[in-house]
Amino acid sequence: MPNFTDTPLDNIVELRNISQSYDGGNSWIIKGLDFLVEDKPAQGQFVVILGASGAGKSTVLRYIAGLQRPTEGTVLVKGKPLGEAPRVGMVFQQYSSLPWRTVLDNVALPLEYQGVELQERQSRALEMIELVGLAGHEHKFAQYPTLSGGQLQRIAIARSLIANPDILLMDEPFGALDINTRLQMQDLLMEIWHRIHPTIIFVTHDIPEAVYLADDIYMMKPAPSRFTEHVHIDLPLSRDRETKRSQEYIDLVRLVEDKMIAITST
Ligand SMILES: Nc1ncnc2c1ncn2[C@@H]1O[C@H](COP(=O)(O)OP(=O)(O)OP(=O)(O)O)[C@@H](O)[C@H]1O
Repeated sequence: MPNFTDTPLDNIVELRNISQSYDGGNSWIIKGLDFLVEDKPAQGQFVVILGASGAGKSTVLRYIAGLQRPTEGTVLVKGKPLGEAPRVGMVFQQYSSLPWRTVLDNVALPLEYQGVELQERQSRALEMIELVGLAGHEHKFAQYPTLSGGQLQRIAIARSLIANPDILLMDEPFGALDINTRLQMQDLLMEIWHRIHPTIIFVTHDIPEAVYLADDIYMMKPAPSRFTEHVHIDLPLSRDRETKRSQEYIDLVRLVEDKMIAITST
């Protein structure tokens, strides 16, 4: 579990002794939660959060994105408290693009808010569009069915990375996609991770997906929630469909499943 005193590196995310109540402290959804993600510059890392429905996984991402403050406890992003910390984007399960704007304008939106001038924001947006495999689609409107569900999620990833390429928060981002698109998006995420090395914090209910993508998996016990289990995924950094057939992968999926069953049945 997180050890705040022995960390040699800066931390990209620290949640300390977080508690969350929505009824003035009569009941607690989250109690005494600690979560620490070390900064690994030029390397990044892929952290997956698992937990039962309602455990508070989305809430944890909302704290990091600055969308919600906990009832108690401290949230630090790159060592800075909420309000002073750099803005971090988030990719949701629901498509979140503005359908009346083009792909280019949707991706460039965070730069527009920051007041970056037109030419620079368009050229940076085009780089991100290329990174997420949408080159050739930049002048299409960001709406279904002009673009597919997977393409709309690519826009959300590009928009999030343009705002802050160091951290990418993803809340069940592939939950609404068909299986083929979901597998393609997993591989795209791996590719992005190898190219620009962000720290990705990813929530999913899908244990095989978690093991395929993660460096580290943290699991939340329910009611009141906190992180109680951590599994380091000791698979090769470069993963592909063959990885999913390896005995190490199959054993890790079983280990994580067993831990999740134990956590959620206590
Ligand atoms: N504004 C609110 N008022 C009251 N309860 C809330 C509020 N927001 C969240 N909750 C409760 O907090 C708990 C954690 O919610 P959260 O969405 O973080 O869970 P989750 O682990 O992401 O769930 P799921 O896997 O189902 O998406 C849930 O029980 C939810 O009902």
